[in-house]
Amino acid sequence: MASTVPVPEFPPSGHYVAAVKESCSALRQKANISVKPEAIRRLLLSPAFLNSFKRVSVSHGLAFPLKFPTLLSELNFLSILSLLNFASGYRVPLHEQTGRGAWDNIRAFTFSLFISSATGSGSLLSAAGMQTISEQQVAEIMGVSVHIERPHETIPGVTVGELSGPMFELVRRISATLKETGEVLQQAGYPDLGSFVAECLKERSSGTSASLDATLEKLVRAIPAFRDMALIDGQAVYCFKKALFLIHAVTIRFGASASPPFPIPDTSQAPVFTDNVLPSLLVHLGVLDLSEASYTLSTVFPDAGSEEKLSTLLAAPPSSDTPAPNTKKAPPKGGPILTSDQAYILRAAAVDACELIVKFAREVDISTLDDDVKWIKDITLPDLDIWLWAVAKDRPDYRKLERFVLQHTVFF
Ligand SMILES: Nc1nc2c(c(CN[C@H]3C=C[C@H](O)[C@@H]3O)cn2[C@@H]2O[C@H](COP(=O)(O)O)[C@@H](O)[C@H]2O)c(=O)[nH]1
Repeated sequence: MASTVPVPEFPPSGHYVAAVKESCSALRQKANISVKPEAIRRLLLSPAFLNSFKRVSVSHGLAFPLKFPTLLSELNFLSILSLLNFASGYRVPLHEQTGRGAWDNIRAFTFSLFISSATGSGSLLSAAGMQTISEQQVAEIMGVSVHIERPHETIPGVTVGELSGPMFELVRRISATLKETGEVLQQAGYPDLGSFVAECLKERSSGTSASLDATLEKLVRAIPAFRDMALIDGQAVYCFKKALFLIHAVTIRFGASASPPFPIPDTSQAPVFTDNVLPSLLVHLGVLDLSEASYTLSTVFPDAGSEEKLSTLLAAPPSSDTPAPNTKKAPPKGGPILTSDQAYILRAAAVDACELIVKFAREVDISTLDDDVKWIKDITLPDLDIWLWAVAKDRPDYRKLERFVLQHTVFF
């Protein structure tokens, strides 16, 4: 169950990364979303950025407190986690029912699959096991209610429970994604997703090093839930967020070792893993300017971007620089609900804005910078991704910023 939006052809072989960057840039410009150099400079030289980047951009959280029997089993776990790294559109109902957001729920769910596989008979994380996970099982493991109470049509005073509502829709998508991916893997003769990813990492488009492009291509072509691409008024856009996230997760988790167990692609120039958080934050931080945007995007974040708002958000955090305590919070407020086209346009704009931010940082005349901030010229795209994503949870005032909402997708 991937998506019902019109889809373009795959990019030409060997040009997957370039297709993401070029298509996202073209779509941002077509939608008249501007990214001004002054806005980039203002962010990069702000206390909000300079005081938190080094701490926050390394908080990747991808070493898990689980005992994996083999490195391949850990790769499989990471791959399934990345495959299921969606549900952002269900953040508010998830918070209401479980007290945590999309990522934390998906992580807990994948943990449970791993743990019950370790103690039970068959592995739910195998290609065969993935196909057996029912909607009911997903709901039970996640601890969400998939029933909606409504009054009986004819008998007054009687309510009936029926399977519907956002949580039902989400568990259906999770179960369908597992089933569909398990089927594809089994047909192709792979015992699990990790084994397939290990094969993809061996793809080399040229030279001897593992290739980001070839790995991405293989993942996207084989697995429908990685085909994060669309046609917007006939113009192709490629985002491939979950596949790129997966490849970067592999480099974070296994790349530091002197002799890594798998070929490790260089992800330092990988496009960012664009979801709802990145574009929303970039609008709030004044980098994405929607004031002249088409597709009725100029009104979706009416409160963002004023000088007054920016001066607080770009300053150091209000009270102290300590991270927000991880206590149970009130559910977040739902952000603007977008159409699929609008969401693709904003996600594309975030990909391009991050390219422009890193380019600006590279080209900045460092003689104009103080010694203690010269490091900004070395920031990478994935580090910028993690900073944006994690800082959105790090500061109490950023937690309150609205993120746009798109349901009915398995891509982010
Ligand atoms: N661009 C980008 N998007 C990311 C992640 C992650 C996972 N981050 C952890 C893993 C490694 C990182 O370093 C972080 O420690 C989740 N998401 C997306 O956010 C969405 C919202 O979730 P929430 O706010 O919880 O409801 C979720 O559906 C998913 O699409 C990321 O890193 N980058």
